[in-house]
Amino acid sequence: MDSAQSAKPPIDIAVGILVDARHRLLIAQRRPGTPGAGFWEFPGGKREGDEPMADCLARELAEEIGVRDCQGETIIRFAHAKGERPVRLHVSRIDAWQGEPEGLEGQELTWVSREELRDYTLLPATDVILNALDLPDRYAITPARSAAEPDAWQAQFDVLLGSGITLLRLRDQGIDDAAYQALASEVIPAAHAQGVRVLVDRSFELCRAVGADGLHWSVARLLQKGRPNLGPGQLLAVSAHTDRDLAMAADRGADFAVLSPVAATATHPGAVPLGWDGWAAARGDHALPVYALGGLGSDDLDVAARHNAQGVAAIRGFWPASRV
Ligand SMILES: Nc1nc2c([nH]c(=O)n2[C@@H]2O[C@H](COP(=O)(O)OP(=O)(O)OP(=O)(O)O)[C@@H](O)[C@H]2O)c(=O)[nH]1
Repeated sequence: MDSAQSAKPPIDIAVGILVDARHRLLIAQRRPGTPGAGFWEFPGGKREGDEPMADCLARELAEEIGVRDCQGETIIRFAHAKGERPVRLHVSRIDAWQGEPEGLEGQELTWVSREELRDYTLLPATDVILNALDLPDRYAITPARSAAEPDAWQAQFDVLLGSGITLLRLRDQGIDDAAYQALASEVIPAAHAQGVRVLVDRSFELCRAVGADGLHWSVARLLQKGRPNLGPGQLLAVSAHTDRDLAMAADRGADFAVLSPVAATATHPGAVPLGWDGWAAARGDHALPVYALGGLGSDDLDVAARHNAQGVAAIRGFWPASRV
């Protein structure tokens, strides 16, 4: 892409992911003669004038696939310049609609499971959409076991695993790699038994050794090591504090980021809070899902969603109250 093209403002595109009762997704093949011909995509198209994006989505889905009264929610907004010109995708998940989808513009449509989707060649940046679709709205981070009474920590951890959380980062900065590996080997099988995925924040080798579901790294570590060769379904998360951190995380292939702090926190007393406006400005339209972190909990999920967050990440906000 030359500099004249990249300087152009992105074109706003509404994208709708129809999800049926069998959890299958509707994809469409781009027609010959259009940019990206032959690739598969989620239905959608360009905004006309200054129409609200919700109207754009409704119009595009009616024109392209003949469905009406779509009910759903926006899951992510992000920009990319991987095609012929920069675009900003406003992606919604649609769980209910009227009418039977059909390819009204001659495009082929098909319903696919998440597994079958791997057999299709999708437009660039679809991985960002799928991460946003798959990731939960809460990402729990454990307080350090080494700084707690171990039995109390364990009891609280067990409650956390049963609380509906499905993804967590095992964090304990107070112990060396050997002790961390022992801790991870203990807690990961228990988490998996409850359907909870665990990211570890040490080396790729340790991640493999303990059977973790991926890594949570600093931006500095990602820049130093590059994206490790994780297995299918494994995740690479990155801690970000600035707009620039997010740009680097997206560029180096992080699956998601955590941007902090929104508000003041006990664990990072020196950090200057961004506030929601500052958070949203830094989050911008970077091409990856981003959790908001810092003094937040489940009560903040709505405000987070309004600021283009994947959801909320928290230590204290999700950690069950001690019973001892
Ligand atoms: N619909 C859709 N477009 C996407 C996705 N990902 C992505 O990069 N895009 C880009 O967004 C743009 C959509 O433009 P489009 O040509 O389909 O829009 P449209 O239906 O209004 O087309 P028209 O100009 O023929 O009326 C394309 O540049 C396409 O490459 C996706 O998942 N779905």
